[in-house]
Amino acid sequence: MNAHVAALPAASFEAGPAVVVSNLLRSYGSRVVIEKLNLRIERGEFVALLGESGCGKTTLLRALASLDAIQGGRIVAPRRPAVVFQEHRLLPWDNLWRNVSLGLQVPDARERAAEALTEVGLGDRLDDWPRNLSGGQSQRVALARALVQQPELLLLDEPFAALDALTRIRMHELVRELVANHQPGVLLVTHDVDEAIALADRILVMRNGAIAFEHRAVRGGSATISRADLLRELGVVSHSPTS
Ligand SMILES: Nc1ncnc2c1ncn2[C@@H]1O[C@H](COP(=O)(O)OP(=O)(O)OP(=O)(O)O)[C@@H](O)[C@H]1O
Repeated sequence: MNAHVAALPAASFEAGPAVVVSNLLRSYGSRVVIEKLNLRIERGEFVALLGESGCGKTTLLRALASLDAIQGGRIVAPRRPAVVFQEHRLLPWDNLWRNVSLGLQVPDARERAAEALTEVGLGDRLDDWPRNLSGGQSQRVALARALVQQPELLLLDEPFAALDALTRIRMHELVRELVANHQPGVLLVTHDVDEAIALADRILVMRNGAIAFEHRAVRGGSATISRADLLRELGVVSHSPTS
């Protein structure tokens, strides 16, 4: 990895990798978007991915989710990752528990959906409909739908970007709790440096098709990089005395 690595001790994750990406190549026709990208995310590790608009963050996430083919390299994940997108993508004609259990081929699907919905604070809305939910509640259901699959890798593509500030903070608390309980590896694509600093064990910045910067925080604590330093990595010079 051509990364600039902060001189902090690496967090220790003992459960093994949630995904290992080697030498990834992803192009659209002749246009190369990702080249020679290497990445390993451990189970229980929370990784935030930042980078300028158009640098390839969603392209990487879609490749990890096997939503798109890759043109070179390898992606090795023990199980199929679960994905939460910016928009909830709930099916309007199915009630909440059916949305959450979609694709679960088990006899106790309703019970499992109920458990997941309870975890996200919606255990009393099993038979309700997506149209009756607020934006934040819809994203809670999307999280429940991801968790019910018991993923080892959870891919989050700007899942809180469309929420108001207060709801976003509540969602941060919820996600932190869910990740602590279930221990998936997480890759969070975000434009929000504060969100990355608040949530991630490791912050990556993508540039020129690969990971160009890496910062490791002490596990369980907040990242020790300043907002201004991170913004600088993103090519933004901040003049605010508080940042
Ligand atoms: N289906 C596609 N066909 C052709 N080019 C594409 C396609 N999807 C994405 N691209 C191009 O690939 C590049 C990376 O796009 P991507 O959506 O991954 O960026 P991003 O970092 O997620 O951007 P943003 O932060 O704005 O969401 C962009 O130049 C985009 O135009």
